[in-house]
Amino acid sequence: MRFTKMQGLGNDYVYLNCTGGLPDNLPELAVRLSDRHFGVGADGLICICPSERADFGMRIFNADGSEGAMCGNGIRCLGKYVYDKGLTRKTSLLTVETASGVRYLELFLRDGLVQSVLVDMGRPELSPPVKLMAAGRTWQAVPVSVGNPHAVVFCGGVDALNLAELGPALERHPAFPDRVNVEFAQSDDRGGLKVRVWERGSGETLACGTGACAALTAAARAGLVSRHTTVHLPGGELEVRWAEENGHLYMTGPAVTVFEGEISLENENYRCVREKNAVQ
Ligand SMILES: N[C@H](CCC[C@H](N)C(=O)O)C(=O)O
Repeated sequence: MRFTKMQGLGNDYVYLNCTGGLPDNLPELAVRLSDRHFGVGADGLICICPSERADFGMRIFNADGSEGAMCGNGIRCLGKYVYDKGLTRKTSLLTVETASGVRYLELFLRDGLVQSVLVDMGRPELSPPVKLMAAGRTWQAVPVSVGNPHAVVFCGGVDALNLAELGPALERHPAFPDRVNVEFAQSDDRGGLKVRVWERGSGETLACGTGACAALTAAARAGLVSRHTTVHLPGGELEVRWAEENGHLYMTGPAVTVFEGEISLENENYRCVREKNAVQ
């Protein structure tokens, strides 16, 4: 199976061109391809699909096989994929249908290849703050939907947090029946926003596009930052603007092709090793 490996700020996905049809059992395929020992290695799988409502469709699966409704870093790379591979000649108002609606992309080129992408992420939905017990203490979180669910926690010393313990406890908190992506955010002394993300279905990632948008929304609503702010993630920076005029979020950031590859899928030994480990 041929694939393309791409990343946005280190949030990396395996891309399959499915404009001619989708493979069977996408959740299992996502697990196999995402495995960093037995597969390609990625935060998940993204399929480029045909669409009747837009120029292309996008389906995104996390590393555990669960399907996401939207992916900010992933959709920027999809824009790069379809332009660089000649599947479109559009560089503005490129439309992509996702499970959370149609998104609009602007592609920015250098030397004929896409370098960065602006995405209209639509309108966020904020809910009142909730108090969550996790890892022996109470956390206040702001639920924000950007097409997918997020819980934004503001706290100091974000770098020192033990996300391996905190992340799963909040991701799977009973307050979120479909699980949730969790952002730990603090405003920095330059008016920016520093964010670490524990992603639903993938664990801590170097960046999360929808997470950066959710964190900006909650921080701007709380008056911590302006509505047009640089979000600093471990993998790099995203520019996010929550527009006054129409309430939409606009996210701008890089998109990178890492390598093209081909994987043989007949190798089943990974399954028994994983199942054996799971059993132990
Ligand atoms: N884990 C997310 C999907 C990937 C989102 C993230 N990679 C981004 O860049 O927005 C979810 O289950 O909703």
